[in-house]
Amino acid sequence: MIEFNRVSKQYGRGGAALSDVTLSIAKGELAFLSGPSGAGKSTLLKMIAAIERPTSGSVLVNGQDIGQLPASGIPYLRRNLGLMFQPANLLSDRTVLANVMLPLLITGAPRNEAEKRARAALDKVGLTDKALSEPLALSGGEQQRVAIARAIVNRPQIILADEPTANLDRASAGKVMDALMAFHVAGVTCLIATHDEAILRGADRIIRLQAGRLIDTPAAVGETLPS
Ligand SMILES: Nc1ncnc2c1ncn2[C@@H]1O[C@H](COP(=O)(O)OP(=O)(O)OP(=O)(O)O)[C@@H](O)[C@H]1O
Repeated sequence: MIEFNRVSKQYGRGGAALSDVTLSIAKGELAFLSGPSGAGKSTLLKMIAAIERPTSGSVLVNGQDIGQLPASGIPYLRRNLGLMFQPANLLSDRTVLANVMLPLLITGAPRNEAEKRARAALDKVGLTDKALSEPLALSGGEQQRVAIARAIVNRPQIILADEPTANLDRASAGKVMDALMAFHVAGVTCLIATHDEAILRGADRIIRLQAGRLIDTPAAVGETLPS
């Protein structure tokens, strides 16, 4: 579903943010991306969403080479992706419900349909009773869950989350991860970048990056993944 073939990325004249990264993530898989600050985690996620393009190598999503995608194909690609980047960038002058409806309205969904689906998405992340609140009235963990609802409201095949539990206490981080796990269990492919050792401890698959390079893991060298 997601394939990196010998991908390198250089920003301007700086060093390589990613060097010769080859990996694949299967449909429905839950994979974590870990590594110290500056290791290239965000860069890797951004390439899947065509926010950044590889300097060399190829990134394939559902068999399509993202580096070759014309600008006109990007909205179609992103419709299949649920993106959670830091900061959550919720619009503070709109209600939680309006924030979650936005991706649907942008893609032309009728208002009543958008509201119905946004309410269902808020329900899934346990925020039914916060629909009419303003985002700043919510805790950090609740805001992150609004960002999850907004990311999944288009029913994407893939969720990309960059540090979804950053700056959260354990209980809030647990709720954010439970919400993401529920989508994984429902068959959504999830790739989650995190420093959070408590989350990584129970993970089936961890893709480790250091200074832009993969540190070999069983999945990275092509061995069978634990189920
Ligand atoms: N837009 C950019 N322009 C120039 N250099 C960049 C840009 N974005 C990232 N970099 C550099 O690329 C390298 C990898 O950055 P990246 O943000 O991917 O790392 P990260 O692992 O996500 O770090 P963190 O955990 O701190 O978010 C870093 O050296 C960073 O300074």
